[in-house]
Amino acid sequence: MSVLRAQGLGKKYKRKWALSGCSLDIEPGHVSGLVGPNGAGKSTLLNIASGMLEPTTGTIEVCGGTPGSGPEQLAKVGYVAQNTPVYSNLSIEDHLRLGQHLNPNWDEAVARTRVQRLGLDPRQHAGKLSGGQRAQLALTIGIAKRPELLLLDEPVAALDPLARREFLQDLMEAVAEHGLSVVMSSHLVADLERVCDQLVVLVDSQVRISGDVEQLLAVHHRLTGPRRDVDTLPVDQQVVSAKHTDRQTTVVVRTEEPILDPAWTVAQLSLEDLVLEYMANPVAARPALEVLR
Ligand SMILES: Nc1ncnc2c1ncn2[C@@H]1O[C@H](COP(=O)(O)OP(=O)(O)OP(=O)(O)O)[C@@H](O)[C@H]1O
Repeated sequence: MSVLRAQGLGKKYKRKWALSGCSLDIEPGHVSGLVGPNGAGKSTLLNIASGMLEPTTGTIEVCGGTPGSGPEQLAKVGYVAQNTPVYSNLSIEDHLRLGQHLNPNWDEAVARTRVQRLGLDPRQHAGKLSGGQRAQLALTIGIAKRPELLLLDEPVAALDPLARREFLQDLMEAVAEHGLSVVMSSHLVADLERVCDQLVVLVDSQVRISGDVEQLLAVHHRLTGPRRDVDTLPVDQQVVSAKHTDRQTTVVVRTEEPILDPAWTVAQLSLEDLVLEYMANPVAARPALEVLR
């Protein structure tokens, strides 16, 4: 069973598509990184998955239900939105009590331990917290809610490096101990590299690649060799990008077949390289291959 399955999902604002033709299939028990340029549609996708937004086209199923369909669905899906909303006039203590009241699977021990470890005073009003502390409070509630799926929109952007590392560790623990699934958008690819085993790259409102990080890295290669026209490459090699100098050609290709041409020097890509290649080259030089599963 998928934890998130979307088919032809789209969202249109007036005449502009914020998300279009988005098809995804995310299996449970994974941490999926959602990356893409500013305005690519990441928040839109997460907002739809959480039930905050209605799609204009397509279908989406999250944890076996329809987003926003009722209390049962709300309990299954946790969402920490980009601006980490908290109630300014409520104290941290009030937030925890509210969390306990509203969430059937609430883990009080996790919530208390995190608040204590973060050195937060439970009596403090959320409106007086720093941006990073607010984010920590929202993330604590997200984890303590014990959802099946936790959707995080740039969760670590406001955190200092140590807090970021600790939060990502907490997340990994929740995944290992409770089988939590996570879909997390971030511009910090190094962080994603540490915690994500699945990757979704969204560019210009469309999914460019998605799949298992190791598999994606295994099928992408940077080829460098004497200058040549990319149209002469074997048909199984999907060209992601091509650069030429007078004498040399460098191409990034996606292929499941071995690179047999001895004229090429073949190099593997890092996750950051892979993401940047797709972000910098929004349109595939050849038609996209099947999405990897
Ligand atoms: N309420 C809205 N009304 C009109 N257009 C919107 C609205 N919300 C988002 N958009 C547009 O939809 C597109 C996708 O926005 P979205 O916030 O989903 O991108 P994003 O990938 O999350 O970006 P970022 O990395 O900057 O957070 C953008 O072009 C944005 O301007």
